[in-house]
Amino acid sequence: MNAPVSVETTPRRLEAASAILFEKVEKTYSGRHGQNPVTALSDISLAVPEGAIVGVIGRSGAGKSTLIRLVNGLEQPTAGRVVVDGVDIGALSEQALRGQRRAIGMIFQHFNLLARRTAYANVALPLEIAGLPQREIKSRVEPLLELVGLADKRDRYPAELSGGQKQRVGIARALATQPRVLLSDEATSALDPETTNQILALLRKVNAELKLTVLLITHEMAVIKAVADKVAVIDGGRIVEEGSTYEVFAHPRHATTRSFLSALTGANLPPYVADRLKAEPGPGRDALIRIVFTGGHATDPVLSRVARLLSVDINIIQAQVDEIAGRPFGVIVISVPGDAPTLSAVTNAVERLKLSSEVLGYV
Ligand SMILES: Nc1ncnc2c1ncn2[C@@H]1O[C@H](COP(=O)(O)OP(=O)(O)OP(=O)(O)O)[C@@H](O)[C@H]1O
Repeated sequence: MNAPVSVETTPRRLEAASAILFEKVEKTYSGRHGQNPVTALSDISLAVPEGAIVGVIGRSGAGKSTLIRLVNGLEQPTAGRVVVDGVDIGALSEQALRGQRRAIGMIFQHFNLLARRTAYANVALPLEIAGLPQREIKSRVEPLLELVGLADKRDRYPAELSGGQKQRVGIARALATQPRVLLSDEATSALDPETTNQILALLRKVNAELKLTVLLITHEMAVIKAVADKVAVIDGGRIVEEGSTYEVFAHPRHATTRSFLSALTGANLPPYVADRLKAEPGPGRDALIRIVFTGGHATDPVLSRVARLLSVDINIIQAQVDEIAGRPFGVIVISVPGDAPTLSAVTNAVERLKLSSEVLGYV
């Protein structure tokens, strides 16, 4: 017998497959003390699929914290709905909201640990508040400390732990109530790059092992690249671009996304180039072009073909093959003479080869 055909409408199907769903959300803070109201978020529609890691990236003031505070009911939307695990957060009573918050874990930039409690006691706290007996608390906390790699630090106080270790305690504490969703508010912003990578690897591990949905906010594209399946770029309270991380990295459409990506590339440029980079062309200046290779393009033949075809000198400034979501992703930065006719001939030729390119600036 054939399985029944689903006739669900699109919005309902989305809701069923989404751990978090923002539907046309607006948030306006009413102005206090005679100040004007501030619209922090406008027309936000975003689906966070169950089991996915979704990153929201934006500059300071873009509305990231507001977005995340709507998920755990610390703020209420002015219009629209925020649905978590099928529950409309805005429609809950204060008591129901307290229960719902147990299904949502949260980690913070500054860890928010209690200084007078050991690692073990910090992780145990939400379970004590929920009124669990000590034996059950122990049976939950010990495996969590094991999971985050801190079994040997269980009796240490926060002051005796490194930043990365403190965030591991923060993650274990967030997982103590066995949430289905984890919210991460700039969780690696206070950490050095190596520790950041370790914490992001831990987030991937808990996402995979516990089938946990993760919504993270960040201002760093490197974080998105390392961990997110899907990304939304937020600017001035609106989502200006959204898609799979791979597609957004390969074919960024919005200027804000491009600028986040060039900050990432810029950080990798050799200092002698980065220091001289100018936004405008000028006499004798070369243009720096970032070309993205996805799939099986071999970089050398492509570049030498462009060079021969147009008889221009091409210098390779930087070349790197990376992996995003398990797929190869190459970025090459070249310099070519920066006069307008040469530049447009090169970018047109690159486009004809179906590669995406972007002028980073002039040196
Ligand atoms: N409680 C509040 N009352 C009034 N305005 C607020 C309030 N909270 C945030 N805002 C305003 O809303 C806008 C978005 O702020 P939000 O904190 O969400 O941004 P953000 O992207 O998280 O910034 P940051 O990265 O600096 O934390 C800003 O203009 C901010 O000034």
